[in-house]
Amino acid sequence: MMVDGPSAKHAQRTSGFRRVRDQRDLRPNVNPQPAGRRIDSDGNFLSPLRQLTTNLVDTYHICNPQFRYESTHNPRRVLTKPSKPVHNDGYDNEDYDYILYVNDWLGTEEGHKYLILDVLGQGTFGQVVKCQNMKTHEVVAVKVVKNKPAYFNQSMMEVTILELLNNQCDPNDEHHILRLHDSFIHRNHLCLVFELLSSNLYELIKQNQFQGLSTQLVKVFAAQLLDALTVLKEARLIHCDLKPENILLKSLSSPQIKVIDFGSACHERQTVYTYIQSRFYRSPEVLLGNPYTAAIDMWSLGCIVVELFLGLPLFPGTSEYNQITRIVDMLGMPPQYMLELGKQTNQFFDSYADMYGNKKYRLKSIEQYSREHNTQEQPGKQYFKHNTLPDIINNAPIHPYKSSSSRASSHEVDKEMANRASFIDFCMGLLNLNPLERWTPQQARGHPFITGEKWTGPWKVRPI
Ligand SMILES: Nc1ncnc2c1ncn2[C@@H]1O[C@H](COP(=O)(O)OP(=O)(O)OP(=O)(O)O)[C@@H](O)[C@H]1O
Repeated sequence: MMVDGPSAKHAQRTSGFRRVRDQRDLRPNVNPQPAGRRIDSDGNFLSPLRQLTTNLVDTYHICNPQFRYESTHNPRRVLTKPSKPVHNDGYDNEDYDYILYVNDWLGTEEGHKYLILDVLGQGTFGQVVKCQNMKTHEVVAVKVVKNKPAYFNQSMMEVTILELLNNQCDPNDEHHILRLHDSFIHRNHLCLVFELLSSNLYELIKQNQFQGLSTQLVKVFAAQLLDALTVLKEARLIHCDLKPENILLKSLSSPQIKVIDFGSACHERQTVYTYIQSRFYRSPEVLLGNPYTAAIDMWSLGCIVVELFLGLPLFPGTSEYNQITRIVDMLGMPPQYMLELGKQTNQFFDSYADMYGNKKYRLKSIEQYSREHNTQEQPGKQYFKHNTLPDIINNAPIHPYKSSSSRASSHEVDKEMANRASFIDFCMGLLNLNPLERWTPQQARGHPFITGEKWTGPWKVRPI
């Protein structure tokens, strides 16, 4: 059998591969060698695994002696879409996003250079990428803001607010607020360097096949969110965009969370924007065009905790009209003062005089609203069989969290229903249409659902 003779070696060296000549080559041998195995110039058999991984450059060289490897010739994997250069000397795409490549750098100054590793997320303000600080080796998340003045200025506000929250309100990092490590400008893009976090709560709900989380886990998340919102309220800051996508797990191994995205946040004295909050989580006062306070975040929190429990958004409005309709259908009309004060009230409501001559409001019909606004409003999908919040929560399937059987025991069912009674009362306090009566974070933290005390009936806030 021709295996290691000099002529065979020569053939192998020039072709790079040991050829199987004929059937005889495959016969067992006193010194068996696997068919098709390659050898190096000294006649040693090469491990295919090593050759295709750590020794890949050698392998290419054996195949083609002219092959030369230089890292500068590596194709750069682009992370930004679209990737065609348009603005900023070719560094930005048509959306004014910086075109990011794996293994490129952000920042130039010693100690502030970040190697780009992967993409983490995309938002209105720009892209968020996983990077490594080459001095400290710390892996971080960097938000690369779009190269447009409006995004730049608003993101500078995010820096100011996070610096205030991190340094003055939560210096020991105890209140579930994202940490900002660094910020700098890279080729006209503001870059915000954050601690690296894990999945967001929408991804968690999705991973759970939209079946909802246990009351216990919802309580753990709600308590942390109330803690963060207490700090914000004390600083008179409003987040303005609280939603499951902006709440991130610190890691996949524990239910610790952090609130992120302070890009829409503002001070209670500077509530200049009226088009705020993501629609599903938008409060009645914002929909109606009323003045607003930190209470809008508590409304969003109410929507979020119900969504965490049910696995589906409570008010998945397809338009502003559909959003307010869903809220009114479930919770009733907002108080008269809000309707009278609202700059948007007459978009959605008609006023009329009742039999005593008092001014009253009613929601416009879908046909009337569509006609007046030249839209084709649709009623929107109904996700739940029941119409009231207590019915929806009480009729959600009970998952046997603790027992190993596929059905919950009667003891488990009783315990779960007691938890749900407390949870419903908690949610109703957050989803109060009247922001003046809606619980503050400090008040809500005293609710039995959070404290773990036994719930004995509708909870009354303690005067503060
Ligand atoms: N610190 C972080 N660690 C890991 N992932 C992050 C981090 N910050 C942001 N992300 C990811 O990037 C996404 C976008 O981030 P962020 O919400 O801050 O951007 P944005 O442009 O302000 O978005 P939006 O459109 O909601 O205003 C998040 O939903 C999250 O998935």
